[in-house]
Amino acid sequence: MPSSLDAHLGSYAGADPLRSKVAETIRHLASAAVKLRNTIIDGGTSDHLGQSRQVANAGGDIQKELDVVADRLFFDAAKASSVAFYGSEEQDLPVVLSKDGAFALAIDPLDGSSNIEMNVSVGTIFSLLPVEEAHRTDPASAFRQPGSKQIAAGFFVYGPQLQLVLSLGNGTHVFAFSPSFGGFVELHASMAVDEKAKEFAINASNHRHWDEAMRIYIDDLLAGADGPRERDFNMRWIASLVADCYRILIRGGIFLYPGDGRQGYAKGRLRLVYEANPIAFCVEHAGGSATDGITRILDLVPEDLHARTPLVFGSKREVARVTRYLTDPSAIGERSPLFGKRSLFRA
Ligand SMILES: O=P(O)(O)OC[C@H]1O[C@](O)(COP(=O)(O)O)[C@@H](O)[C@@H]1O
Ligand SMILES: [Mg+2]
Ligand SMILES: [Mg+2]
Repeated sequence: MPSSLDAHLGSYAGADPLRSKVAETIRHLASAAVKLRNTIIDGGTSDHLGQSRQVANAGGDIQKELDVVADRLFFDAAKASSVAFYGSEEQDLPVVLSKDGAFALAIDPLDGSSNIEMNVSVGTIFSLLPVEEAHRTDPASAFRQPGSKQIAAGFFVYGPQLQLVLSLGNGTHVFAFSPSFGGFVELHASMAVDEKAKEFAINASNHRHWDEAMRIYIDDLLAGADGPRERDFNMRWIASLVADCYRILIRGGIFLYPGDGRQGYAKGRLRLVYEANPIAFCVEHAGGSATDGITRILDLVPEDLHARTPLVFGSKREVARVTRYLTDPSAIGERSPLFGKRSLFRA
């Protein structure tokens, strides 16, 4: 019999009061995820759930029906647990839930919204941050803490299976919902991201909008065995961050959503507090790394709840290589002498 999420949370919490509150909050989030899974399975046609509401969220994206359903479910779960402040992609400002709650919950209730009506995996990403006394008079400041302060983080994937990727600060574990068991059972006790990447994930349609260094990096991957990397790379882009991250946890690789020249995309598309930080927390605790191209994601200080960041994560050696491309033109000379050293900013 595999171990359950309940057992995992129980052994983490022990008799510690703060950890018990973390465990209780994760249990509430897991119940909300099961409800959302049920809604996706039998809550009407996928056309209906993917319907646009003609309303933009705080980040300027048009909300879909399922974005709003998910936000309500997780809001209720947060209200039932020790959450003081609820900061959601779908709400402009953090909501105060209790005066003495222990955590700030940052959440992307429905990640991968563009995939809803396609029946492709979507997810929920969450991050638990501590609440200090100073945050109580200024709830927004609780969400300006760097990701290194996270107490716990994870994400649910609504795919063929409902899965939970969770890190409580000691390894990254994967659970799957089993209807016959009536709860989540452990699938992977401790993930370990391969150090070396064989796959990359990027929305290549933005190629012409990237900086030169990013274009050279991707061009070198595409050149495969005939180029300076002297080996082939496979490419995948699901357009659901949760699903792309899950694949990288399982079989390594690198994910990139860099800033680009499109209006409003100087820092890419992804949000630091409720997307990049929890993903980085899980990836680092699985032995991978996550940066904005140069700086470790977990060291960045968010400007506000909805701040964006470029995001590069996955296999350690590949993430470090991207940083060299972006910061050290001489690194391009790492390639075989056959290809010589070409200028980083070649024509
Ligand atoms: O459509 P693009 O530009 O490829 O962006 C895809 C990315 O945007 C996201 O869908 C953003 O998340 P939301 O769906 O929560 O807005 C990520 O899941 C995904 O990695
Ligand atoms: Mg998202
Ligand atoms: Mg979302």
